[in-house]
Amino acid sequence: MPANDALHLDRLRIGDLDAVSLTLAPGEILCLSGTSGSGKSRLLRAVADLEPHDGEAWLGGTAQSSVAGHQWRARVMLVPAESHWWADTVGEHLADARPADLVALGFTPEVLDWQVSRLSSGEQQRLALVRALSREPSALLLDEPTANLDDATTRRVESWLKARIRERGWPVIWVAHDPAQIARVADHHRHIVGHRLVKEVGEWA
Ligand SMILES: Nc1ncnc2c1ncn2[C@@H]1O[C@H](COP(=O)(O)OP(=O)(O)OP(=O)(O)O)[C@@H](O)[C@H]1O
Repeated sequence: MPANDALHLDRLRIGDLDAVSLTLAPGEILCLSGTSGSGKSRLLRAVADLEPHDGEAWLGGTAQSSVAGHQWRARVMLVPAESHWWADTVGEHLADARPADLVALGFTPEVLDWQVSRLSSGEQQRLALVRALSREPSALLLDEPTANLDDATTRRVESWLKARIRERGWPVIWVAHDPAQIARVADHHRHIVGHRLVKEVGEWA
């Protein structure tokens, strides 16, 4: 695993959630679950510095507040539940994608010639993950990365993500609903209960 930085949240506060403090070591996956509207996506957006919030986030020795938002997000990369596409073809968004990553997620390299307009929601989701990882971030924030996928494809994406996370040493916050998925991928699990992130202890913890 390459030398990498830990992600540390220091009394981060947004919306109705109590202040959140936690540290993720390089290569560690924290799964975050909670009912709809409990604040999972907003917390990720605060960590990505996309919404005003209190408290601080650190990547290694770099404080979120010490760098411009776009510079922070280039390192602490958010993959939202709904991906955004701005050019006509897939290839225009994935210039740096590794062919092996495309193949791992079930595509052939010809996918780069496809029009974005033809992509299914599951194809968009998988390609948005490849795009994010191709930008060589330092940490990942994944908002329900398998929400649009069938079981077999979900397993495929999980395996690929986990392998790449371990290989690159990214600290990761992964919003997930499925307890079976959480058991498969999480090093740590926090569940939102009321206004708090509660530690869930399972066989993976
Ligand atoms: N910019 C905003 N200002 C005020 N409230 C907001 C803002 N964005 C979202 N909310 C509210 O904050 C709450 C948490 O939203 P969030 O999107 O984080 O939920 P979530 O836990 O990710 O839910 P889901 O599982 O349905 O995606 C919701 O009640 C939402 O309506």
